[in-house]
Parts: sequence; C-alpha cells; structure tokens
Amino acid sequence: MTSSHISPANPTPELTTLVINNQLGELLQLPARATLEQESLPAYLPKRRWFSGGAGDVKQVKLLYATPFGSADEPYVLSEVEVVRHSGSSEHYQVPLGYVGEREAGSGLPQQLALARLRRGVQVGLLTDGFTLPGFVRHVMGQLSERSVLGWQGSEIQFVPTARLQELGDLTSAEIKLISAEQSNSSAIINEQAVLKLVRRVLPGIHPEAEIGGYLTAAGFEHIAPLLGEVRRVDEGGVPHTLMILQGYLNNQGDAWQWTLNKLERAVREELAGGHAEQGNSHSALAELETFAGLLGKRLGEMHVALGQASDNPDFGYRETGDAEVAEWSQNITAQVREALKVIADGRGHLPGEAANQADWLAARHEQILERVDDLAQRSAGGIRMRVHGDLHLGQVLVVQGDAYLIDFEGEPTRTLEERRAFYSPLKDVAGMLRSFDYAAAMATRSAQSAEATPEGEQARLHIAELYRSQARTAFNEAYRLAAADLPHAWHDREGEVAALALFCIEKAAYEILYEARYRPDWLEVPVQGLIELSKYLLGSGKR
Ligand SMILES: Nc1ncnc2c1ncn2[C@@H]1O[C@H](COP(=O)(O)OP(=O)(O)O)[C@@H](O)[C@H]1O
Ligand SMILES: O=P(O)(O)O[C@H]1O[C@H](CO)[C@@H](O[C@H]2O[C@H](CO)[C@@H](O)[C@H](O)[C@H]2O)[C@H](O)[C@H]1O
Repeated sequence: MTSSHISPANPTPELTTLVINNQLGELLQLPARATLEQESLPAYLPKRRWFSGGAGDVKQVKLLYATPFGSADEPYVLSEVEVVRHSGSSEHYQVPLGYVGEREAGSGLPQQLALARLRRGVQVGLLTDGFTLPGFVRHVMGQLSERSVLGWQGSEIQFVPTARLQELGDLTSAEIKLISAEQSNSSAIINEQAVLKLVRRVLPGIHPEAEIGGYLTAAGFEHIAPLLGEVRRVDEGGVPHTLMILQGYLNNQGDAWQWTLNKLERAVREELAGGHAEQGNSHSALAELETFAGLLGKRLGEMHVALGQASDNPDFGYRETGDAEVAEWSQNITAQVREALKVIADGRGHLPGEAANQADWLAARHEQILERVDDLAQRSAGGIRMRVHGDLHLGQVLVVQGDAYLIDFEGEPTRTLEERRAFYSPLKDVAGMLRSFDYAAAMATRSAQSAEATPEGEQARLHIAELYRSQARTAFNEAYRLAAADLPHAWHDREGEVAALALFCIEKAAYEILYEARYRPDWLEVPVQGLIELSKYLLGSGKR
C-alpha cells in the first residue's frame, strides 16, 4: 500500500454510550452487544481504509468473539467481526478493542478511532481500536515471548515466536509508533527493532506473508524483513487464521515509489540547470535511479532463485508450465483484459479529447488484442511456475542504504489465500515492476500538465521521464536475468520468455485499469496508455 492511500483520520463522530460492569468480555452480552452490532460497528467499519465496500453494502455485523487480553488496569479484547453483505457474501475483520479514559485518549488516534463511549462501573471512557494503544502492542510482544496460547470453546489463539525473536531482548516496555492511521492492515514499529502487522481481513488458511517470510528468512535471504513471529487463531477444525505478523524493522529511506518520485523531481531540476548534478553529488539523480533499478532486478532475481530451489517443502520449489496452466492463464487473462476493455468502452462518453481517442483506438482492436493474449499464453509453455511475490510494485519495496528490500508478501488482497499461494510464473513479478516504472515515469510527466508548468519545464519532464523509463527497464531487466539465470525455464517456443513477459504485462495493465477505474479514476489514463503501448507492440506497430 503506497502513501497515496493514506487519508487523515476523521474527527470523532457522535458516539453511542455502552454500559458494562467491568470486564470488556461483557461486550458479548446484551444490551452492549446489540448496540455494538447494530449501531457502533456498522457506522465505524465503512470509514476504515482496510474495510472493503461502503456502508450501503452492509446488511449485518456480528461480533464473533471478544477474548480478554491485557490486565485489569489496561484491559483489551482480541476480537473479530463478521460482516454480512446484502449480496449474501460475508467477511471477517479483526477489530481488537481497548478501553481508554477520556483524558488519556486526548485528541490522538485512540480518540479518533473510538467506536463508542464506554461506562465501566463508575468510570467513563472510550471503547477504541486496541491497536492504537501502545500497551496492547507491548502485551502482544510479551505473549509472543512466552509462547502463550489462549483457548476458548475448542479454538486457540497461539502466539508463535521464531528463534530470531529472542535476539531482540525484552520488548514489553518498548517505544511503540504506529506506522500510519489506516492502510490495508495496521502496523506498529517497536523500538525501531520490529514491526507488528495486525491483519485486518482474516481468512482461513496459511497466510503467504508469514509463510514466504519464514521460508526466505530460514533460507538466509536477507533482502526482506525477517519473520520474528506470528499470532494465529486455530479454529475447532484445526484451520489456522493469521491475526498478526511480527517482522524485523528495516531502517529505510522510504518506499521505492516515493523515493523514485523524489529522485525524478531532482532529475528534472538538474535537467533545467543544464544537466548539472545537485548537492555537489557526482552522481546525477537519473544515475541513482538507474543503479537502484539494477539492484532491484538483482534482488528480485536472487529472491526467485531462493524460492525456486528444490525443496522438501512441496509449497516451494518449481514446476513446469504445461498445457493445463497455459489454458488457465489464457482464460483468466483474456477475461481480465475483456473486462478492462469494457470499462474503458463504457466510460468513453465521459473522457476528454485524447483519452476518448485512446478508447476508440482500443475498441477498434478489441478482438485482435484478445487473440494475441491467447497466442502469448500458448507460447509461454515450458517456463517454470513457483511461489512469487504476486503483487509487486515500487510501493512494496523499501530503500535501505540505497539497496532494495522486498516487503508485503500478502499477494493480491481480493483473492483467497489458496489463490495467493498458487504457483505462478516469476515473470509476473518482473511485469509488476516494469509497469511500476511506467507509472513513475507517467507521474513525472503529469506535473508538466499543471497550471504553473512552463514549456521549458514541460520539455524537461518529458525528456527525463523517457530517459528514466528506458534506463530503469534496461538496468532492471539485465540485472534480473543475470541473477535469475539459474531458474530452469525450458520454453517450448524460442520467443517463450518474451511472450510470457508481454502476457503478464498485459495482465497487470488490465488489472490496473480495473483498480484505477474503481479507486482513482484520475489515474486511469496511466494504465490505459500502458495497454495501448503493449497492444501496439503486440499488433506489430509499436516498440517496447
Ligand atoms: N519491516 C519493516 N520495517 C520498516 N518499515 C516497514 C516494515 N514493514 C512495513 N513497513 C512500513 O509500513 C508500510 C506498509 O507496509 P505493508 O507491508 O505494505 O502494509 P499493508 O499490508 O498494510 O499494505 C510500508 O510502506 C513501510 O513504510
Ligand atoms: O498496495 P496494494 O497491494 O494495495 O496495491 C494496490 O494499490 C496500488 C497503488 O497504491 C496499485 O499500484 C499501482 O499504482 C502504483 C502507484 O501508486 C504503481 O507503483 C503500481 O505499479 C501500480 O500497479 C496496485 O496495482 C494495487 O493492487
């Protein structure tokens, strides 16, 4: 999740008052439970960044459990809610709760993220998101170091540390900083030594982030955040549900998306100054971007080699891509591209000049593009499939001392855990990064369209964006191919690798069109332009 998603927390809305005698576990009893389920949670959840859909979508909210956690002085409950949609589908979200006196809550996050006022015996305070309270995070650390197991009604919440957690010493009184108010999940930094991620959407099965993080940490791959522990609920049937993931803290210079945009701005200034590097630095911003793209390719190649090594663990290693997978790729990607083309065609009437021409260009070639997707899939046979990152873009990379560290192995959040844990072509990750370079280049040129842009500035931006795009792609591709040379692809077609990469770039561009149309319509033209370029290339009238 990149910073573009982060929105400021809303001021406290009017809150209902709940009444309990003492323990937060009483929230499961009437009448507090009914108020929570019928008023507080239906109003609260749709405002959260990690919640999918709006208020109109919610038919019913059920509090599934409220397991006591913490102490009498600092009481919390671990809890999950089930959200039933009008469509009949339902999802589980994790919403740990905590009590805080109104004065201690101040105007910070515990107050902003309060669900209700809470009268607890003679005390009155707020019932808030437990994760905003440092004591909650510290208590999780204590439970992890003690390997605690909380049991109730046949289920267990297990606190499972890895061997590396011990190296960090006692973190039960550590300094806690929340990373930001709202993301897909919620994360806190602990003493700049560890990061605790609270998983919001709880799903049955093995969580790929803990699984891949644990595997790569054990394999000695250093360019990720090492896994330090996991908190999971294991249900009556023995099925795990990951609730929290603890990882090593990476002391970083920001995520690679923001870092890249900053460097591109500097490159534009250098261009306007006649190509002289700023800050007396002998390396220009463009050269730094090129070096970083190379490192990114190298680290990704190394990671794929580590994930694809022959292993006793059947969830890792590699398999060949045969006819069945090719048929599945063709079907799925064709459907995705078809949907993206439909979204563009449906929106045609609202598009301004150039964008409307682009929509017409795509509409006129609809069938040809879909035929080429099938052809690319057929030519991808023989390449290997393996575990991959699955949702790679510049926002999923941290810059640490100029080097690239890959984070957030959660996969595409809209898919089931089983889908996210499936074997894919490693070129899916390569395609994700190439598309991200396009996005960054597009952002650099976009500022050229702003009101204060001068013709000279516009020219400089276009020039820098084009140079960046081609240099980053080349450096990344070359370094990746070198680092991943040991992957045993056995393409059936001489052009198999090129075809597979084009296939996954098209898939990603189509995914992005659907994503942008839904969440950021202002950005839609970026992947539309990407799809046009890819289509021109495939239909024989463009270059990549
Ligand atoms: N191990 C880590 N060390 C330092 N910062 C981290 C670490 N993991 C995540 N972050 C910070 O948290 C942000 C969100 O992390 P991410 O894993 O993408 O969360 P989400 O699943 O909520 O999208 C990152 O962009 C980064 O700034
Ligand atoms: O971070 P998430 O895993 O939730 O990914 C989603 O949001 C991303 C945007 O934050 C989106 O990425 C697209 O925009 C990025 C710039 O903001 C760009 O770097 C990526 O290349 C582009 O795909 C991602 O597609 C979406 O799944």
